[in-house]
Amino acid sequence: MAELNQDAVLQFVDVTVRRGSKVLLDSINWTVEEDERWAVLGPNGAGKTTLLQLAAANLHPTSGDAYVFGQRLGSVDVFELRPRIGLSSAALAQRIPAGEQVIDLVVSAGYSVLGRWREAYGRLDVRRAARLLERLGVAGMDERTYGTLSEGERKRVQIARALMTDPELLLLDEPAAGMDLGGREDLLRRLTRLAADPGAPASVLVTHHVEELPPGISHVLLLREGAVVAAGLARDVLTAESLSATFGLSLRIERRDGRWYARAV
Ligand SMILES: Nc1ncnc2c1ncn2[C@@H]1O[C@H](COP(=O)(O)OP(=O)(O)OP(=O)(O)O)[C@@H](O)[C@H]1O
Repeated sequence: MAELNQDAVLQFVDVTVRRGSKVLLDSINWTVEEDERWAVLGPNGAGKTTLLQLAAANLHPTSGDAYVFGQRLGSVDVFELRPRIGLSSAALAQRIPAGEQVIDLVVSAGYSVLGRWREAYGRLDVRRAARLLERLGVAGMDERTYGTLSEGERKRVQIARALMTDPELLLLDEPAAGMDLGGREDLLRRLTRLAADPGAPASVLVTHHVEELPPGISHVLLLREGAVVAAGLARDVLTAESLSATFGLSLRIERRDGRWYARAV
């Protein structure tokens, strides 16, 4: 059994998640340390979102132990953990009302609610939210309603919201999905810049595509059918062999200027 690491941001020990007879995650052992930037890669249905929901303290394991900031899920008040975690996910996005103003959506993350719930936020909060929107490339959209944004703009606003509380752990579920090529490249540049900040939080980014990995990614976990194929340093894990095993087809992979590219052979 893995030794307990009290300093780890996340530690999963033999974590299994079952729904009925289906095993969503199968005996996962995984540790994320403070200075690490992880990517979780795998095909549709591999269990990536389920893994992220555990990391976000939104789900408990069926068996095994999941520790977030050294505290075991099931024996800690998750409402104390959640403000320390920034999450951008499709599930959260679906709950955002179309009429919600962008600035309210970002500021309200500090209050752990979706959207405006009281009239006066602090001026500093509003300024921080506007700065984050600018950093994500959606400056000047503060007063727009969420429903009027393009898919790419929505993704950026969600990430700004996830960063609002200055989290110790940032979880991004498919941040570049639905973006056009220019948007994806711009977002990756911005995520790389964010990750390079010395005060940047530990992070876990979920994606289907190695092309969507920002150069700052240090570690990779490959997931297939709820089980870990490989996990560790990106350069050790992202091999043709392990990527092919993950996606179930013969792949070639190369790295150029810090970016990864894969294609079938
Ligand atoms: N409540 C549930 N009951 C039964 N099966 C479930 C339940 N929730 C999820 N699943 C199944 O668990 C598997 C893993 O789901 P998950 O959303 O974690 O995968 P994923 O890797 O994020 O997939 P995608 O890339 O398509 O988003 C899928 O096959 C899904 O259908």
